[in-house]
Amino acid sequence: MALHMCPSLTVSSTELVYLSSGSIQKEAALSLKKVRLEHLPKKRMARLPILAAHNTGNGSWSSQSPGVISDTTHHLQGRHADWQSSCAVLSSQWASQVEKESLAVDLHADASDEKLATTSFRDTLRDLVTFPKPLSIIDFSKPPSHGSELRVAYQGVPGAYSESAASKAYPNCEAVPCDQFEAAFQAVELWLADRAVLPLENSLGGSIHRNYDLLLRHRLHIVGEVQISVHHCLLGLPGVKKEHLKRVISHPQALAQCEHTLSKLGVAREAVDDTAGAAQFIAANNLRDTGAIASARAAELYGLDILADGIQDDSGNVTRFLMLAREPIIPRTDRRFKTSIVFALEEEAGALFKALSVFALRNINLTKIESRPQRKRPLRVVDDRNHGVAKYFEYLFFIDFEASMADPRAQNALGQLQEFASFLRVLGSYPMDMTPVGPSVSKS
Ligand SMILES: O=C(O)C(=O)C[C@]1(C(=O)O)C=C[C@@H](O)C=C1
Repeated sequence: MALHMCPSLTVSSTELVYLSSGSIQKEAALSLKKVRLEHLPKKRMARLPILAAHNTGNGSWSSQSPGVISDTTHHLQGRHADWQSSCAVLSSQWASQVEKESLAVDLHADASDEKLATTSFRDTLRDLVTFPKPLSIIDFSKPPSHGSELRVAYQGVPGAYSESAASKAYPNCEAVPCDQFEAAFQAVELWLADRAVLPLENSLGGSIHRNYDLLLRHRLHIVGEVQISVHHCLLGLPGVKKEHLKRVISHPQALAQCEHTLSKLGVAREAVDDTAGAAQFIAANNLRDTGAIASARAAELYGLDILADGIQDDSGNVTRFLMLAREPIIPRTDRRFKTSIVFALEEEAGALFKALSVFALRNINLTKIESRPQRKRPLRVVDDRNHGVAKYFEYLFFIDFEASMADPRAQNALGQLQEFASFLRVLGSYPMDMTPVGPSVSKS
């Protein structure tokens, strides 16, 4: 199932809101309804906070307040995904709370109606909920799972390059397609996925600015990077010749990476959300005058012919993807690490020179610098009595440098930068992708 940005939904808080998208929890909640919560003593109802997710009224969700299940109907301002995530976060608390409830009943139950109601509650849950198995020494001796069992969000549909990047980053993972970059960020934040793998820059097209902006707006940590060579094909319906095409659709980056081929073809270009999505669209709508720029895998998945192979402007076409997680990894010095930061500076002559010198002075190599406008402070107006009013656009600087945060040189450099930066955030310190990325080759 692809993750989509969903419209708001309305749920009555007199209903039990089930705690996870999983069917076990849903059934548990539904059968609890049969237990009739209003028959539970008030004391016990207050101890079921996790059975209802509360809308705080400002669009956010509270799991803190006790589960008083009132009669009023709440309009859940959050999106479906917000709701699901509140549920997912709470479901683990739920399991342990239920275990405690059961024990409390065994030890202290006295009133017979209370015992009856709570016992059936406990039995229902015992039947329906499987509690996590305690870790044993065998679990610790298992080799690392290399991504298996991880849910990894990526933007696009199956056959997208981002899906290949997710598989390279986390072999055997369950790749979760998302309709937009932002949905992939949210999927991880809301515990619907464990990681996200998103493109940040391409050797031909340059930076993917949207993801720089989203990195700042969201609170995920960069835990790794992967680079893949991108080998584009021109796809069309079976029997179609490339001379018959009137337009070519694809992801804007892919269109940009095939500029020469498209100019030679003299076709109209149209941007869509992702390369594989373009192939899927042509197949689904039987468009004989439209071609897609996508991978050979997309051709296979959506039953299209490869009309031209390797159509990117340069055979060494590489895209760098970031691996994102809710928690940072512990930086190390026993292998090559990269650190990504973002900072803002006060307007003054030589400010950026000074900022960059903190790395140069410690012999730290910078691998990328990108500036993005500060959306919240687009313009600064300075009243200079001599020369009237000066207007400055405010920028943020994203920098990647080749050092681990565990390296004292990096710590000292950032310590010095912090002295004059008006804002500084470390986005992540992570192992560099050292696997060779050769020129992209034909897979057909
Ligand atoms: O559309 C896809 O297939 C993607 O994975 C997106 C994307 C990108 O955003 O740059 C990834 C790699 C290629 O550079 C082209 C497109």
